[in-house]
Amino acid sequence: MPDPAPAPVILGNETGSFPHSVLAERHPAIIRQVRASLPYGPERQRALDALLADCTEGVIEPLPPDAHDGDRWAAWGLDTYAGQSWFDVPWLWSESYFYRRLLDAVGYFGPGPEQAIDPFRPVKLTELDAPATDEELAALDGLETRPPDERAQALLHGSLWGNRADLGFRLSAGGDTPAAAPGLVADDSRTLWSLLPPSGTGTLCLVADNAGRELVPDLLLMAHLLAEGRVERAVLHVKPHPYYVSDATPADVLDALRRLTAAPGAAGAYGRRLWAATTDGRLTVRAHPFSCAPLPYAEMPDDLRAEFAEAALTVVKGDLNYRRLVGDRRWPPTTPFADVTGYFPGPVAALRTLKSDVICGLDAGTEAALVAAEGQRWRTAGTHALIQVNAGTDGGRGTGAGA
Ligand SMILES: O=P(O)(O)OC[C@@]1(O)O[C@H](CO)[C@@H](O)[C@@H]1O
Repeated sequence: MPDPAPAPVILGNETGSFPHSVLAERHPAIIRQVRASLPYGPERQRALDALLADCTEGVIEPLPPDAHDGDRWAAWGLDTYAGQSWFDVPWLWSESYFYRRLLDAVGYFGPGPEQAIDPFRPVKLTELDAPATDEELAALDGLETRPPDERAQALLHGSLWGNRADLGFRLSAGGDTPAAAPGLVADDSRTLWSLLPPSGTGTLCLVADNAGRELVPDLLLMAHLLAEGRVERAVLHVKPHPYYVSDATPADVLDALRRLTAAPGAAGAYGRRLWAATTDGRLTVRAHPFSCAPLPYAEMPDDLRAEFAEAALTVVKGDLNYRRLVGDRRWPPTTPFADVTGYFPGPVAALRTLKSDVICGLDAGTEAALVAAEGQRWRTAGTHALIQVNAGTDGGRGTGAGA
């Protein structure tokens, strides 16, 4: 694949832009939410005050000298960016560092009583336990009698649109889950299914995004692929620690599995199959440190590269993972997806609802229609979605549904 000329990296310093609003408004709102969620003591409150002042008006401060991951962050660019405004460095980098500093402020890395306490767990659990989750699980009963291909496509779309369950986004959107626009802005699902044939012996890697109402349909999709024999093994990549409010961690996977196994009807059966697949090793959970790195996947370490290289398909979920997959850059929207993901070591699919400016792989007519209808709002509203696939070869690519 030809490497496209790199487009400018997105920064957060343009007042009125979406990245600027995340740094100036969403991050303070997240600090408020964390304070309201758990009764942190005076020392933690002071640390949160300091972070609030720092991330809105100050400069990027280094990590404490004894930070367990100081070397890692130095390698990830902290030495370069320390002392600069949060708004003037790559937006992907400053957002990621915000979550690292937030975890410090609440004592997550210990030692102390708050060690390993997820500051976002209360909001994640509220969502997982909500009646809306019951309704989504009950809908599985109706799917059981559908032909396997139709069920597969429904579960794929469940996982795709589950990406609206993003609690950071909803904090900015006034609490609402955005409505789904009809149709997808790109749909390579036919290619996706061609990479997961019914008698598959390969491994699926799924790079998860949000916990709760996104992770549940991700798990259902994996259960289906294992049960239908489209893959022999599945590896679920989650974040090693709390991140972007609702991103899934290993603890969230256990919560979701328990939620599923306790559900009545078909959902409970899916849950039990997943439980069995976990205990016999067909489904494994990975929490690689790079999953919380402030860097694009093009810079992934060799061990992760080797894992993705062996997979029949890696499915990358969500908006943030998309930004990391294609690079958080101002690509012309018609830049081919295969070109910007040509570095990826194996077949890769993105399932994403559009919640930030980055986009590639659109055809010119689709872009023109979106702009004519919405200006640039379609990029960030969370109402549009895509399925894009780089099969790793020029053959076998296609558009449209069809499992
Ligand atoms: O990755 P997700 O959950 O789909 O979305 C994450 C998100 O809400 O957070 C970022 C801004 O903070 C954007 O990439 C996106 O809007």
